[in-house]
Amino acid sequence: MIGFLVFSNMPCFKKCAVMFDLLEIDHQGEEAPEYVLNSLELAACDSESTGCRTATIVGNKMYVVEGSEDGSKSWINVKIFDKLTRSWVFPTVLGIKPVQLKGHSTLLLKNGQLLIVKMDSTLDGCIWFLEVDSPFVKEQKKILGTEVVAWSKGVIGNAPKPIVISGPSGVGKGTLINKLMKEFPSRYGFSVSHTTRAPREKELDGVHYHFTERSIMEKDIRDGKFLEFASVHGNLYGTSIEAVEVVTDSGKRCILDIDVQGARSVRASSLDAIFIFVTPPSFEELEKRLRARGTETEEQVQKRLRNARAELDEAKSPGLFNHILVNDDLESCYENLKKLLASDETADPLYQSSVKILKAHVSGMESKADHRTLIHCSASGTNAATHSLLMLDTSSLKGGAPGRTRGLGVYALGSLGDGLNGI
Ligand SMILES: Nc1ncnc2c1ncn2[C@@H]1O[C@H](COP(=O)(O)OP(=O)(O)OP(=O)(O)O)[C@@H](O)[C@H]1O
Ligand SMILES: Nc1nc2c(ncn2[C@@H]2O[C@H](COP(=O)(O)O)[C@@H](O)[C@H]2O)c(=O)[nH]1
Repeated sequence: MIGFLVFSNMPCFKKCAVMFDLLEIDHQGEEAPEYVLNSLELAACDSESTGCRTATIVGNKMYVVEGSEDGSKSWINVKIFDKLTRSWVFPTVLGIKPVQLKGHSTLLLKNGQLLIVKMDSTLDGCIWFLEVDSPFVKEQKKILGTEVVAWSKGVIGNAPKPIVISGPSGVGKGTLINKLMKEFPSRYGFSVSHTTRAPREKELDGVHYHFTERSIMEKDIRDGKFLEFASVHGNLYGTSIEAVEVVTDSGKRCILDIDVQGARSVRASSLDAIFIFVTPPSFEELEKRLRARGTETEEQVQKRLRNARAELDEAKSPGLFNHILVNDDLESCYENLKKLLASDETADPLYQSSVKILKAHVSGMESKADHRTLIHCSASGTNAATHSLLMLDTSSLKGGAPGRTRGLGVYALGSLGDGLNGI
C-alpha cells in the first residue's frame, strides 16, 4: 500500500487532470506513483456527468469511487486504474451499495478496506466500506476470475447477531420460527430464501420463499448476490444478501432457516451469527413428523430421510453449531429457544447510545492517527450553530462484505444538544 488521498464533491472529468496531478504531488519523496493520466486515459475514464469522485491508491491500483444524483436518476460507480497495464478496469461489484452518493470522502484503512463517509446523510446511513483488498475480496477474485470490490454498510456498536437455524427436514424448524415471529413480530424478521423447488399448496412467493427458475438463480449466484446457497434434496436453495439486509434494515434480528451445508458456508462468511441445530428426539419421530406433514411424495420423503442421517452426523462437527436444541415437546423446546436468544440480546451500550445520534447530519471527515477519524456533524444538516465533532473509531471492526461491518465506535467531542447525550 502506498497511501491514500481524499477528494470529496469533486466535479468529474474536467478536474481529473488536477486530481491525478495532486496524487503525484502528495507522494513526492516516496516511490514514484506514476498516476498522472494522459488525455486518452482520462477519456477512457468515461465520466461526463457531474457528481462526486474520490481516488485512492492501493498498491499498483487506483480505486475511483464516483456517484451522482441526477433528478430521479442516481448512480454509483467503482473503477480501477491499473498502473501496470495503464488501463481502466471495471470490477465485479459485490455486496449492497449505498442508495446514492451526493458527496463523499474516502479513507484507506489498513485491512484493504476503504472507509467511505457519505455527506449530507444522517449518521446511521453515512458510514460505508468498500473492500478492495480484503480476504473476502481476494477469495472472490480467485472464484470469479475478475477484479472484485465489495460494499458493506457500517454499523455503530454491536447489534444482536443474526440467528441461523438448521436441522433435518421435518424436525420442526419452521414451526419454531413461526411461533417466534408470531410472539415477537417487531423483534425478529425471517430471511426469505430463494428456491427452485415448486411451491407447496399454502406457500406464497416472497413470503415463504422467493420461488425462482434455476437459470435465473444460477446467474444471480454467479453475480455474487448470494450469501450462501446449496443443493438440498435435489433443489437449489440460497440466502441472498438482500434477504438479510431487508430484515436488518427494518431494525429486526434476522433469522435464517437453512440446511447444514448453508450453515457451513455462513460460518465461513463474514456474517457473525449464532448457529443453532434442532434435532429430533429420535429418528422414528422425525420420520413420523415428515410423513404426517404430508407435503412430500414417498420418494421425496425417502430422500429427505437419507439426507437427515447425514445432517445429524454433520451437526457434530466441532465449531459448527453453538447450540443443539432437542425438539421433543414443542412448548418446552420453544421456551429453550427463547432463553437461548435472550442470553445473546444483552444490550451493547454503544449500539444503544448510537440510536440517539442517528439524526445528526454528516458534513465532513478528517483522518486522525490510530484508527480514529473525525466526523463533522450538524444536527439540522445546515445550521452552523449546531455544528459538532464526533470521533469514529475503526479499531474493533467485525464482519464485513458481503454483509455488514459492525463494531464501529462513535464518541462525541462536542455537543449537538439533546441528540448526543449519552455517547
Ligand atoms: N415438537 C413437535 N412435536 C410434534 N410435532 C411437531 C413438533 N414440532 C413440529 N412438529 C410437526 O412436524 C412437522 C414438520 O415441522 P416443520 O414443517 O416445522 O419442519 P421443518 O424442520 O421446518 O421442515 P423442513 O426443513 O422440511 O422445512 C409439522 O407438521 C409440525 O407441525
Ligand atoms: N442452504 C440453504 N438451505 C435452505 C435455504 N432455505 C431453506 N433451506 C433448507 O432446505 C431444506 C428444505 O426446505 P423445504 O422448505 O423444501 O422443506 C430445509 O432444511 C431448509 O432449512 C437456504 O436459503 N439455503
